[in-house]
Amino acid sequence: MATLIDGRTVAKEVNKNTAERVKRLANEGIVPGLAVILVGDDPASKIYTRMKDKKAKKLGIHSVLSTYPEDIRQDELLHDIRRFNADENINGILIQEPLPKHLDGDKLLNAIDPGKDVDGFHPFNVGCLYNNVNVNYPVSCTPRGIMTLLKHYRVKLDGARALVIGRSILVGKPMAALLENANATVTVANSHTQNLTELTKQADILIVAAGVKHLITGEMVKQGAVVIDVGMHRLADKTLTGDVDFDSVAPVAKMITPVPGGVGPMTIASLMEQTVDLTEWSHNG
Ligand SMILES: Nc1nc(=O)c2c([nH]1)NC[C@@H]1CN(c3ccc(C(=O)N[C@@H](CCC(=O)O)C(=O)O)cc3)C=[N+]21
Repeated sequence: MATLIDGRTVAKEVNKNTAERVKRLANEGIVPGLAVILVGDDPASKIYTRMKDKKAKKLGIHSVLSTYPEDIRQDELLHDIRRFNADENINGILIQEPLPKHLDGDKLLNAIDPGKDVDGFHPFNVGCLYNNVNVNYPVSCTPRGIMTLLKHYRVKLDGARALVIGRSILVGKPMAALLENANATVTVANSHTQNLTELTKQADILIVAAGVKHLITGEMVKQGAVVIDVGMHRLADKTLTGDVDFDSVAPVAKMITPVPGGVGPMTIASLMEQTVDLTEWSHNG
């Protein structure tokens, strides 16, 4: 039976460390600031942005939750992003996904100062990640949290065969780059991939961010694999489940993340960590 990768416990450790760093900054008169931009009434987005706001405040981070009506104009949002760019009390800016269709998300994202891009989605920072450049830059929070989990559980990445299922900007692409930079041999699958099982069967590390409920079952997984489930699906009874069929995969895997309590808490912990990173970098270069 697989070891459970406990995201809640690791997230608590990360948050404790973040709170200590915030205290150290406070001694220098510096308070990290996070601005979260939420457009519209998507219930899940409301919950997540509120969770982020609450956690930031708990850790001593100055948090601004900026909410806008569904029909907000592009130029009004751009104006506010530029205002946050210029605001020296704000170190991190995040635009909560998904955005309403009438807005040009790429243009809004590109307007964020790359030095304040706490999600690591700006093409400048994505380029740093892809080129594995030797400077400080932010990275998408979910993959960053997954790397923290893999490190915490001493999963060997060097030379490992990793399969990332999903190629989103939020998870798949940055995840593949991080694993590659850690010397894993990385394959990226997507919804057009033929014979997925052939690939999953070879993977020592399986990262599933497909957005398909219980896509991965036990017979698809290599014995002793490390399985990370990024999926989130709300069932009729309100419980949360992932892209991995936990019950059939757990007996085959060496380690596995649960949903909830796996990757989710690490995403928020990484966001807080990265807000403090950006604050320190802006002061120390
Ligand atoms: N610009 C942007 N950045 C994001 O980081 C971002 C985003 N947009 N849009 C949506 C996704 C989703 N996301 C989650 C964060 C925490 C949990 C989390 O804490 N989940 C708990 C369960 C919470 C529950 O029960 O609903 C868990 O898995 O244990 C989940 C999902 C961040 N996202």
